[in-house]
Amino acid sequence: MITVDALHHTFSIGKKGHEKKVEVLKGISFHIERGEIIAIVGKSGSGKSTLLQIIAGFMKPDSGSILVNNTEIAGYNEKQSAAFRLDNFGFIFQNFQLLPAQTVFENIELPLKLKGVNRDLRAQKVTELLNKVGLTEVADHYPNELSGGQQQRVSIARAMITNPPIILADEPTGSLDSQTEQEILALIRKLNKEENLTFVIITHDEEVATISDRQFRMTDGVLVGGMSRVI
Ligand SMILES: Nc1ncnc2c1ncn2[C@@H]1O[C@H](COP(=O)(O)OP(=O)(O)OP(=O)(O)O)[C@@H](O)[C@H]1O
Repeated sequence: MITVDALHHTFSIGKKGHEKKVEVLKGISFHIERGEIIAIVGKSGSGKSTLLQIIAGFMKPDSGSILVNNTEIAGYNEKQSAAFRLDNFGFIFQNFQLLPAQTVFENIELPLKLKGVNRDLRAQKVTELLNKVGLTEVADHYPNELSGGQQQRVSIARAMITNPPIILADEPTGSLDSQTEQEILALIRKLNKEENLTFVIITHDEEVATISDRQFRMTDGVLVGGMSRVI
């Protein structure tokens, strides 16, 4: 499903003429199968977000290959990346990133609007997903009327609404208390099983890693591991 090979990335930091080069990704390679939950665990500053941004096409790597469903995407321009993203990736963020002036229903519906899907089909899909994530009762509420766990459920539904095969999650439980964290992790596991959805989760939280099929460890721009979960 995703094969990353020899990915390198260096940032220039500081004032022009006095820049410092920081190599953030030092030759990252890994393979992910469809339907896996992968946790990329590492300390703050280890390069996890950079890796996720590059996989998603928000940033270009200096070198290396990213194959998603046998399509090489590392060299895509912005327009190509955006189109590829819409069809292939859903996103979940630590701070949910919901639109405050839109209801739960409208937040989940938005990616379908961007794709030009008609109103009836949108309503049908949103209703189905509200049910899947357990939010039917709050469809007409606004994000600030919901708990953190409910808001994250909205963002999970929004991520899935266009049926992307892969969900990229950046610290999905980072803003939640430990009980809500367990509920969200259980939901991720359930959706992974029911839909054969692939999840790539970056986190510094070892708890998140417990629901993953395999864990990679990011240390100073180097990725190690890929070990299976011990059951
Ligand atoms: N746009 C940028 N320009 C310059 N340096 C950057 C940029 N983005 C990240 N960095 C640097 O790259 C390194 C890795 O950052 P990155 O955000 O990928 O790590 P991380 O593991 O995701 O950390 P966190 O969990 O805190 O988000 C850090 O030293 C950071 O300062």
